[in-house]
Amino acid sequence: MIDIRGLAYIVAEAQDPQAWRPFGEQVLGTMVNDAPDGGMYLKLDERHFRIAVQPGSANRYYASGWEVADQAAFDAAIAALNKAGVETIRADAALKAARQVLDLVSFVDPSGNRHELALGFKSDFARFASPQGVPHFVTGHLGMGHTVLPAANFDATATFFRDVLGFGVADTFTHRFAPDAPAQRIHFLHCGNARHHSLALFEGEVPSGCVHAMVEVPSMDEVGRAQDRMAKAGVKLMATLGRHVNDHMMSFYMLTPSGFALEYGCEGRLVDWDEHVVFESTAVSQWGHDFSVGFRE
Ligand SMILES: Cc1ccc(O)c(O)c1CC[C@@H]1C(=O)CC[C@]2(C)C(=O)CC[C@@H]12
Ligand SMILES: [Fe+2]
Repeated sequence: MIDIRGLAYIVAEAQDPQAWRPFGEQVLGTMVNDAPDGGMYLKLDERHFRIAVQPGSANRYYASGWEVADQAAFDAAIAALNKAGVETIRADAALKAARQVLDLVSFVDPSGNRHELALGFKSDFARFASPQGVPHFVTGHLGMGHTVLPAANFDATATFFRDVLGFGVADTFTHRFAPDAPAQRIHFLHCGNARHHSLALFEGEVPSGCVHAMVEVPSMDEVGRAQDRMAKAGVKLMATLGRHVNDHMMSFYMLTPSGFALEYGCEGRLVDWDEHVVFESTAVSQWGHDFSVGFRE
């Protein structure tokens, strides 16, 4: 059985990686350090980074990094991918150094999203000390948060994550941009931790390469303070504060310098998968989460 423990990190690409420094330090409240590849590391915990920003020709989402427990799990995942006919590319020394890992392979899912499977995160255990006083980000065994990826080739992509990589469906939602617009499915997928979803797949194309990624803080007040910092920095709000029905996250969404949205939330639900029953929600939120603000101006 394939055992992916969690979302280890995300990688953004930016024409000007330095644009992420004020976004990280002044808005998110992360530490920000220079990376060896000319990019930036946003440090959220004892690891070198949970968000890496690399220089590139476009502002976009680049990759999702997944972690496994050990060498055996790493080898088993690669074998499962290859058996399913998915090519895995072994990282060179420069990529391993950039991601601060002992070993790494990359692969592409059936909708064209890039993924990295990593083993052995380097950590100097330097203490997390937020420049904005954020006590900590909710990471550890829950992973860095979640990412929602475009999956135009929806059925093949959902099957791939379930059958090849061992993700499970937590619940589903069917989105319509307008009452007469075509239905777009969203599947919320969990892996080897109690976070409600580490990955969600959205049936559609997204130019930035990501619907949104999510980071979690320990309290409502930290979410409120981040919202104040976002407004002060002139960062664009993509969805108003709200509480999701499925993962219980209370959050707002803002635009990153790489052109995709970042959800900043708290109180995400922890699920006991032995007791869970799959459901389809017909609402996005208990209250709030007006996504229309993201389409304005
Ligand atoms: C529906 C939902 C549940 C839990 C989450 O953590 C979460 O981010 C969402 C929202 C997913 C999705 C989105 O991010 C982009 C805009 C979407 C498609 C909507 O307009 C409704 C659902 C939204
Ligand atoms: Fe989300």
